[in-house]
Amino acid sequence: MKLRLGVLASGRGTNLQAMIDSTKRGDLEAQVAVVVVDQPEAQARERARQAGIPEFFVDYGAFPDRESAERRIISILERHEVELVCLAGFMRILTPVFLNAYKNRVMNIHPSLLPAFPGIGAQRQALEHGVRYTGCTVHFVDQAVDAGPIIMQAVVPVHHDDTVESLSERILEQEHCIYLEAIQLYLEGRLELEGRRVRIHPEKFTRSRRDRCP
Ligand SMILES: Nc1nc2c(c(=O)[nH]1)N[C@@H](CN(C=O)c1ccc(C(=O)N[C@@H](CCC(=O)O)C(=O)O)cc1)CN2
Ligand SMILES: NCC(=O)N[C@@H]1O[C@H](COP(=O)([O-])[O-])[C@@H](O)[C@H]1O
Repeated sequence: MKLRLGVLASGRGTNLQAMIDSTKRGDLEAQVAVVVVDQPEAQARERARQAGIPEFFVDYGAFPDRESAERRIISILERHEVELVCLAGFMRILTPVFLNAYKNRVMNIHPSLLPAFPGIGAQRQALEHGVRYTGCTVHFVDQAVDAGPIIMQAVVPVHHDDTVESLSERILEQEHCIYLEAIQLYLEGRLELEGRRVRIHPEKFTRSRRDRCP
């Protein structure tokens, strides 16, 4: 059975779309089982609907606290037998309630070369700091925000005339690639956590499958 992904999003959902497209092509040997958003107007909802994937809006404001909202999300993920949770622009900090339910089974994509520029607005932080290169990071999620074990990273050049928008778009192209690569490595059982380092085991046999990240 294909690895069942649960995707949490808050916005446009282009990383979700990359997962949907790749799983439908058969490149990524997984399936997006369910999508959960915390924003009613998140475009990720429409992307899920168009792909025939169940999607749910969880209104954090309707719950007395963060943990209660997370229990609702967990119940949805369990009902859809999710095996790996992928945060894709999900703009909520997860508590131990959620992380204990999916220990070492939550990944996140962040638009910087962590540990540089954590938190929200990483692209703007990079521009304002004047770095020549930034990039993106896929990491396992733990209680510390944007500090979990790093799985993959990609470097992206910063152009002198970049805006937040132009840089974000260039980073997104790499995000879409390395996130799929990281999920594929996970489902092949090739990721091994060694303390806070992630060891990537070589392929047992080479398969001419999908394009690798450039
Ligand atoms: N426990 C963790 N939760 C999350 C992580 C993580 O590493 N550990 N990664 C983030 C993603 N993220 C940056 O990549 C991030 C998202 C949101 C925030 C934040 O401050 N959110 C506010 C609410 C913002 C809003 O209401 O729109 C909050 O949750 O109070 C920081 C970093 C996902 N979660
Ligand atoms: N701190 C978390 C964060 O900034 N995440 C970023 O939100 C965007 C979501 O795009 P998408 O909705 O098109 O996938 C992505 O660039 C992702 O790296």
